[in-house]
Amino acid sequence: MRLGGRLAAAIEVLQDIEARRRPVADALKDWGLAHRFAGSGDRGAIGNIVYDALRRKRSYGFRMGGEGPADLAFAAVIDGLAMAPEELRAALDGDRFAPEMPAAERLEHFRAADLAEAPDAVAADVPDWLAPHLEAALGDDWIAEAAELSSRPPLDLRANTLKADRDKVIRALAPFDAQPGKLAPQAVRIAAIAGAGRHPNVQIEAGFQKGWFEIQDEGSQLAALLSGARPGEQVLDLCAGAGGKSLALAAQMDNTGQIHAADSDRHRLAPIHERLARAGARNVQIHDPREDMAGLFGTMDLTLVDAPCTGSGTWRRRPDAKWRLSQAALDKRMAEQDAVLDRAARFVKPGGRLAYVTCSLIAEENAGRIAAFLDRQAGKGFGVADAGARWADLLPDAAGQCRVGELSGGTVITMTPRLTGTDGFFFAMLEKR
Ligand SMILES: C[S@@+](CC[C@H](N)C(=O)[O-])C[C@H]1O[C@@H](n2cnc3c(N)ncnc32)[C@H](O)[C@@H]1O
Repeated sequence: MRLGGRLAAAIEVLQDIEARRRPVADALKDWGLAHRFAGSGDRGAIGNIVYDALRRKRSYGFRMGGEGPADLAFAAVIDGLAMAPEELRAALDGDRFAPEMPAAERLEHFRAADLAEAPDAVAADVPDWLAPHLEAALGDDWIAEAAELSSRPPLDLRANTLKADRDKVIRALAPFDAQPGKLAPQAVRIAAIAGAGRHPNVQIEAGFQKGWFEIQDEGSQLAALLSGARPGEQVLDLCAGAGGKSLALAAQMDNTGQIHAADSDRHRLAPIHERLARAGARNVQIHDPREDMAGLFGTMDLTLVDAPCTGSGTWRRRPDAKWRLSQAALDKRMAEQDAVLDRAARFVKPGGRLAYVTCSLIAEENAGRIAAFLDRQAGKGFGVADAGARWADLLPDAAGQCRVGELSGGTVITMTPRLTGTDGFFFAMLEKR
């Protein structure tokens, strides 16, 4: 396909997402199934236009003077492919599949518009109602922080030390220019997509099949590291989902001690069986959601709550979620977070730890939930540990690469794409004293 056909396809997919409010991945997949002539390069290029358009929907709309699918798709091509309008015109010339070019004055407006003159939420590329929530969490820099959530993300992997080491993984993925991550000790990074390219499908690599690495954002790896799971400990991963954190903890604990992996949703938990086997993780016991786990109350050295959340820290990867999020959905997530924290508290032994993690940057889901938990649990001995000091101990060269906030006599950590170079994550450690 030529650029014109790809642009027309991206507009079609954006129309579909808008009309049916469906996830971007589903809309792209359906388009691919209905247009089998499109090769993987075409599908990748169309995906880039669609994702970029959704990431920067408001700022592109402001600069283009309209937020329609064609406006956004053209903006994404001019910006993402760094194409001057004349170049674009030449590329589309004579292509019968190409959509009509926007008028010259609109393209000039796109080039000249100054986002400093746009309303804050537009410059930050977020819905209006979320602006105060992000400002509360991210302070004076919140617009720059939020804008970075609209950039293209890298592909992060974690070398699985139960089967390989980081150098071996990097050598195996040399054709994709894999590099060591900057912070997490086992992180391997493949840079963000440039132009019309696409990330490799690393899951078909022999190294993946052999369990040498997992796909995991470096921020998620850092959260597992900060939890401080040690060899020989009893650990409960209460929101294990497909097992990303359990797998990292199993390697961190060198397959010793015991990890109990649980989740309230059987479907989400299902892939963990195959992933554990591939990774060679032998210290993980999976608990069915129907199981009565009362026998574990008061016995855990570490209980990890990788909480259900809005996922606002992952908007680089799922930009459509940013526009679908509502106050009602945020309220629902907060109620779930309260419930899961209260349940988690029951498993922590005296002297044990409760680690709380979200991939959200919304203050109410993070420090807000910890403060509410401490109110509800008053008198039961929980206190906030100094996560900032923990970060400094583990990552002495990375001072200032996360946001450290004070909370109830301890500190909590926020990672962001702009500061940490990862997805957005929140981390707090509670100790049962
Ligand atoms: C952020 S995801 C977990 C991701 C996973 N830990 C990983 O690293 O791949 C949150 C999970 O919490 C689960 N969940 C929601 N409410 C829960 C509850 N009350 N108890 C246990 N799990 C819950 C959801 O089913 C979901 O799988």
